[in-house]
Amino acid sequence: MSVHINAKAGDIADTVLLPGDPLRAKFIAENFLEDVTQFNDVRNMFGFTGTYKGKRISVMGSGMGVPSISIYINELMNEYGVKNIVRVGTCGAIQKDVKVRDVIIAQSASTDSSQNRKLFGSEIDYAPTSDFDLLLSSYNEAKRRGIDVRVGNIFTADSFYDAKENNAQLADYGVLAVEMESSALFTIAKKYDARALTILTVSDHILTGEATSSEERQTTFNEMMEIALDAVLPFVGE
Ligand SMILES: O=P(O)(O)O[C@H]1O[C@H](CO)[C@@H](O)[C@H]1O
Ligand SMILES: O=c1cc[nH]c(=O)[nH]1
Repeated sequence: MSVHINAKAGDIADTVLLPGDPLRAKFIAENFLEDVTQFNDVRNMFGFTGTYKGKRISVMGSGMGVPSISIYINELMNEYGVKNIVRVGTCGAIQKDVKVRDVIIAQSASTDSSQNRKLFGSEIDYAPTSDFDLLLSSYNEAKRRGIDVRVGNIFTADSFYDAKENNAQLADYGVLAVEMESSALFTIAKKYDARALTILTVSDHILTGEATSSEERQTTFNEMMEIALDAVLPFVGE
């Protein structure tokens, strides 16, 4: 047991899909995994382990924002030996040619979170970067399915509201979309010599105001989930 996860040693697979929403974790477990057992209910941050195409995979909610996901990544990697995490999240698009329901694979995550400035000191702008092998595997899975994914830099924002004024400049510099966790995921995974990737579905468009419903965010976006599950298979138990 760790502070925020009431699982026993061995209850969690070495490969974890990590959506922000614990009900999205439940949806993935119920719809994609077999022989599922629940390993966490602390704070209703549901976590499940099952099998996918015969390989043992876990799925758990991370909560919203850098502080919440950081707690879970640290405990999963440091106390349960997790070696691969793929965040399957939602984001707001800030490029005109990125559409609602498009899938984005994050290569890197810029951020306004102060977490890395506290870690490295204010003279250093560390570049949180996803794992290349997982990225390539996900990209190939998407292409195999005929899904026209976008790959690139995303922005991990500390604020959901009141932080829109930088979006135009971020878009000018090639940032595809805004979410709230990946800079922490990529940074902490490196500390534990583990693999991390983020795959996002565009839930809303910040320029046009088009948006999906909260139910759709909980229970659909299957393309992203299937890409993530198939992409992690070569790394399970490695
Ligand atoms: O849908 P999830 O994975 O939670 O991701 C996005 O949605 C939340 C904001 O609504 C933030 O956590 C953001 O990163
Ligand atoms: O973090 C997020 C997620 C979806 N849409 C946003 O604007 N921000």
